[in-house]
Amino acid sequence: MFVESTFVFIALGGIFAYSFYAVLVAGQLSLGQAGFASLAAFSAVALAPTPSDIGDLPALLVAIAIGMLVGAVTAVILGLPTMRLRGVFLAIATLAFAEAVRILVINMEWTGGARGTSVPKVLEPWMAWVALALVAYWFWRQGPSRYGRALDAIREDELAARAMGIDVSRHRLSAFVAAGAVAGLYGVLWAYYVRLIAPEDFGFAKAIDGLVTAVVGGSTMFIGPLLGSVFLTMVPEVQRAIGIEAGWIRPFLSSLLLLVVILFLPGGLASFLPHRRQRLATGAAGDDDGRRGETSLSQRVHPDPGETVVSLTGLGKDYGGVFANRDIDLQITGGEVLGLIGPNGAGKTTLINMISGLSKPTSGTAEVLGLQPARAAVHKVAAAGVSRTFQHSKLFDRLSALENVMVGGHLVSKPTFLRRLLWLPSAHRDEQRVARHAAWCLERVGLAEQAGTQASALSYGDQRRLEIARALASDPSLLILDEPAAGMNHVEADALSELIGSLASDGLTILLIEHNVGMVMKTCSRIVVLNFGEVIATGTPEQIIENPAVIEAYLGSSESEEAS
Ligand SMILES: Nc1ncnc2c1ncn2[C@@H]1O[C@H](COP(=O)(O)OP(=O)(O)OP(=O)(O)O)[C@@H](O)[C@H]1O
Repeated sequence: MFVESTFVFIALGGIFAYSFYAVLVAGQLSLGQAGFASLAAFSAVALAPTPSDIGDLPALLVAIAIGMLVGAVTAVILGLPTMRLRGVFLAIATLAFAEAVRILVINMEWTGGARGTSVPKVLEPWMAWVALALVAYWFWRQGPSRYGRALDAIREDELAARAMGIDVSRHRLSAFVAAGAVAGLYGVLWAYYVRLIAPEDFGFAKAIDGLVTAVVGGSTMFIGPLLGSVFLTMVPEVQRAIGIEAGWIRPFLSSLLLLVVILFLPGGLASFLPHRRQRLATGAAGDDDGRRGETSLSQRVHPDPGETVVSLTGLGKDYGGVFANRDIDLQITGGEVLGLIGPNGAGKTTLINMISGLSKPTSGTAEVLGLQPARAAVHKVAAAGVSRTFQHSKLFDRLSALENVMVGGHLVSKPTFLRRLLWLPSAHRDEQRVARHAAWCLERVGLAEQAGTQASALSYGDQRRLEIARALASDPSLLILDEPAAGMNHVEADALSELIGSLASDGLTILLIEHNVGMVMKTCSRIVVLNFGEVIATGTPEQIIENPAVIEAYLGSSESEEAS
């Protein structure tokens, strides 16, 4: 009996922890799972036929279906208004929901009120373990899929994920719905095992327990919740075996562990296991030569040379009286490499943020690749063919270089999660194609050797290059590079200049912000100079270098340099 209940509680604890894991992988902290579990358990018990009518297993299966549906639908209803909340605000909102459910359940007649409802015990240990195995399988197959990588990316850097074309709101909501369904499953299994369910079974302590189990086990590796549950369920058993009966030890230990894990072991117990990185089967980038690797994934038709790619009319951005940009008129045409230079604070980053949809103009209009970024979500602008790097690297730090670039290929790759669940060979083929495509992008920027290295472990210059590889992976029509040569030495900057030239000769349109003037002069066919948010000059490199206004505002003259 002792062994049986321990086994069941390990399985149930693991399932509940997976409902936290489901959202933690996407960087969301939700504490509403106890509320989903409670609603699911009471609804399933009230609505499902009794085991004496249709048999134990059929009754349990119907109850599970009802419970998971209730959990998922409740998550949609709660998720729609709360998914824009971040961090602690989401935690507070979801905790408030769980508390509201608890109070509701206590005061309803159909739930049995505070006394609760008795439920026939039909759950056998094997059923609990089959359920756990299915849930673990789901998250195992999710991890290295296109969907799983998108969730990883959102966790690591939401803004960069948006810029890679990921619809963050939709992904966050679907992770939340999965959490609701899994919490619902837990609630039903719990109900059909413990004989009597009461509202207090799903209180604050339960929510914390599930969270602790997921975090202690490891919130970024699918095996984490299972490890956490084995560990925490075994604590009272070990206590009992060695003759310490104190009931406070387990909650004390789990809280202490949570603290230790957060401080010293962010990957949880799972970080003691070897981490499986996305790998290439064979041949790596060599399987596709030149641009073939890219075009085989993308169907995008790039603008012809001379065709308008960006058209800005009277564009302005006013930050409460500070004009970051004012009255910008600018056309960028297909295949051109346009340099954007100007002193610090001139408004360069603000301008490219408006072009890529990250920031909305306060006046004027921008049209980019046929859409107005002011009216479109960032991921839609990316889908239209705009890709960018950031002034301060925004890599997905805990992912490898290859995985970073595979996320960059989100827009040009096919969804693989459902096919991975069914173990279809086509999913593996598609994953390998996107991995080869990513390896090819890495090779193009000279990072082929670093494919397996974690992004945060790369040198600064390599991180800049990795951002370019990631931006290239979506096969963009317009590539925006924000100070890509910052931190690079002369040799590296020359190599970058050559790379930009070769990308342009492939038909890519490039907008380059750079303080390395020598590089801009060498690389760009045309240059726009900004000062105090306004365009003060436009022309070829030769015209710009001679322009008195530019010399005064930005370049400085040789006399003034000598004098200083
Ligand atoms: N979010 C913001 N809120 C208020 N002011 C801002 C904001 N972002 C930028 N600014 C202001 O707008 C102006 C232009 O800033 P921006 O970062 O676009 O310049 P930049 O040319 O990219 O500078 P740098 O070369 O230093 O990166 C600056 O005066 C800056 O302080």
